[in-house]
Amino acid sequence: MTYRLAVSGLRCGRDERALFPPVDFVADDGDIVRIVGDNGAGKSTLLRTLAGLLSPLSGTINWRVDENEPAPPLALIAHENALSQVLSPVENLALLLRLSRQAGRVDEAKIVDTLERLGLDRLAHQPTHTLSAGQKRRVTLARLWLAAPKVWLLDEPVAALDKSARTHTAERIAQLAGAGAVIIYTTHEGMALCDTRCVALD
Ligand SMILES: Nc1ncnc2c1ncn2[C@@H]1O[C@H](COP(=O)(O)OP(=O)(O)OP(=O)(O)O)[C@@H](O)[C@H]1O
Repeated sequence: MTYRLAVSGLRCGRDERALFPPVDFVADDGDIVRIVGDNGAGKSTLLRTLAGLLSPLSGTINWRVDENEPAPPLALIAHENALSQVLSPVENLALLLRLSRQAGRVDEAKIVDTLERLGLDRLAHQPTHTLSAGQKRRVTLARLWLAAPKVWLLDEPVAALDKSARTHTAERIAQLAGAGAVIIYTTHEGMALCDTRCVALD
């Protein structure tokens, strides 16, 4: 199945105030779209609008999938880690996967394996408040290895990560796109992943 997101004349804002001039772009299966802009430019607001959490001020967001499916399954990984501080990384991920309709059966052994691969084996069962900021971000990004939505909306995915975790995450994002996912991510830095398209909000 092929996907195409077509964004046309899209203005996003808060309290009816537009944050950036109208944007137009398309994203197809396998595309990695970088949304770039300074702090406060509206990158997170645009991602939340694409996720359907906020209404656009004007313009259109159209997903073309097939006649029976108006929009593909998508996942938003927000800038703030949505983790309970009292639950462990394993418990947090199991809960997040259970809440997502795409997850199917939650395989705890797979969660533990993924956390080990991300260098978090010793911390997998500790309360999350005992982890550093970068370790918490790794837990959040473990979803990239555990869930399978067709569209990923990633807000500053590699912020707070060290060089090896950035490389590991960038490789995974490229792998997901290679398997046909659509990746849309934000950054305020010059750093790019293997982008195929770029949308500048400045
Ligand atoms: N929940 C909210 N209610 C009202 N205004 C908000 C809210 N969240 C963000 N804003 C405002 O919208 C503007 C854009 O914020 P947004 O978080 O989209 O920017 P950003 O480009 O993602 O910034 P950053 O790089 O700092 O994360 C800012 O001026 C901010 O104050």
